[in-house]
Amino acid sequence: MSLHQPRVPSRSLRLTLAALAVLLPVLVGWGITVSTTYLGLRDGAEARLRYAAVEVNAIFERSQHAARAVLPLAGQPCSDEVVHNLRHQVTTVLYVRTVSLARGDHVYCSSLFGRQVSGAKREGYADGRARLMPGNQLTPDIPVFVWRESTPGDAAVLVGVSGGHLSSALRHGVLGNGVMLQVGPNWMDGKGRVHAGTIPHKLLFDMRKADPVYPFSVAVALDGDEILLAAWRAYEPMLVLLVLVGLFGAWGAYHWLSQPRAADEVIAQARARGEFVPYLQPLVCPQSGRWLGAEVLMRWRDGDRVLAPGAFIAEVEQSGSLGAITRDLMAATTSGLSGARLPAGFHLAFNVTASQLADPELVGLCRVLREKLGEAVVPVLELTERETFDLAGHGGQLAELFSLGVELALDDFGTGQSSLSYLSELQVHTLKIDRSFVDAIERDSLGKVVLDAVIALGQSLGLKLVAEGVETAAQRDYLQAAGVDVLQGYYFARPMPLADFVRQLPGHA
Ligand SMILES: Nc1nc2c(ncn2[C@@H]2O[C@@H]3COP(=O)(O)O[C@H]4[C@@H](O)[C@H](n5cnc6c(=O)[nH]c(N)nc65)O[C@@H]4COP(=O)(O)O[C@H]3[C@H]2O)c(=O)[nH]1
Repeated sequence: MSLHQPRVPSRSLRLTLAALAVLLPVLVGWGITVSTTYLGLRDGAEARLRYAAVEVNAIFERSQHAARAVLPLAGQPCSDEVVHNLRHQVTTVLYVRTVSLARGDHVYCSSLFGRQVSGAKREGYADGRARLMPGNQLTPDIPVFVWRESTPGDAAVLVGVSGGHLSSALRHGVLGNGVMLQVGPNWMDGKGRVHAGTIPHKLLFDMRKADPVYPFSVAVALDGDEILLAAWRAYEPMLVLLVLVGLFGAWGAYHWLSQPRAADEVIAQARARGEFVPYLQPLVCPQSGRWLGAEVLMRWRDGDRVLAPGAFIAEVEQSGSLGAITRDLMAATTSGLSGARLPAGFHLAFNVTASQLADPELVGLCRVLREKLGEAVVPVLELTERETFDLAGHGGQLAELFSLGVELALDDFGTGQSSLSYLSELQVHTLKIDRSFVDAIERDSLGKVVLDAVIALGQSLGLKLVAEGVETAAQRDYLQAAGVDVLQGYYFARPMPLADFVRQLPGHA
């Protein structure tokens, strides 16, 4: 709680917030990159799956086409003409590498070797027609795709396609294993390697598409780390820029947080939190020591810390909130004292500036005060002399206040320039003798001469005299002997919280 403290008082909190300002763009940038990478991969994968499905479908279709073209030859002896027909398919149909005729589990005629018998098992074909193998006798290391078209008997045509055609359909532009192809019990990854089993499922990203005509499906499946790796590659070039932006933001944030907040803002917040509270200082009878009333003094309380007006009243006035805070104090004091038994003629004094006398709400507050605290209480408005004010035009408001029994006191009398003019213009009841004159009593200075003159002036005008700042018994004795009506000062009691005042009042009434 101070008008000049930084927006965020704690240095470690300011540093933490500045560090967050560095981290924020870095984290936000990373989050955006990961999500855009994920979405990009998903869109890309969809397109790649469609592309691969069309390409693989075309390979299956061509293979089937070539096989059907020579199906009538299946079961026929492997004549030169038959071999010629088989070779014709190889040379004219795209993708086709070999065409062979089989009987049972054996090939007996092929476009490559003519008449030659070799094994050709019938198992492992998806739907009895399509088979993906890691290699064959001819090219053990190169995957082969075989299409089998059977006759009603046990003869068949086998069309072989190099796995390279399939893998080039799969590998375009997709991460990890690329697009994968499942045919029967085997699958091929985007790099063209054939594996036994089914394409492994992945949790984060798993898209599959089965062909409606041919027995195969294509899939894209990625792990989280594969996605993060792709995101990191896209993010790396941005990182330096984001760190620089973050450092700049952190520097700006630290400076901004270190700046003092605007006084208006601090005061408005403190008021909203009810931090401006009334403290009461007793007004004491010099002869009996009884409490005849109290002056209400503003305090700014935040937890255990309590500030006196000297530290903030000028800023409060400048901020334009003084009127509102004075009203808050009047309302709080009225309700705080409403349960207390106040002695008859109890003077309750509030500090107001001359311009506040024109505040139309003042009349209402004084009325409530009289209603709640009873007719025995005399509201007093102490005019402080921080400003000069033209009271002309506010006679009606003053008359209303006087009709409610409100009295006016001139505060710090003798120190300002306007006291004497107020004295002539206003219907003043009380002069409050400034502390500096009371201080002069024991020093026999010029101040003491002024004190005597002020007392004489007040008495000759028939005004009540209150001396403030009484700190010693000698001051009390002097003022009492001089005929001052009321005394106020640390000698009797310091300003205290309202509740303490209410507690102590019965002992001094
Ligand atoms: N050294 C010493 N001081 C004593 C003694 N007895 C009382 N005082 C102090 O003298 C001041 C008396 O109030 P003031 O002259 O109206 O002077 C007040 C008044 O002009 C102004 N103020 C206080 N509350 C309000 C308020 O609610 N509204 C307005 N407009 N001004 C206020 O702030 C001034 C200072 O208030 P505080 O700091 O509370 O200071 C108070 C009080 O604590 C004493 O024996 N020795």
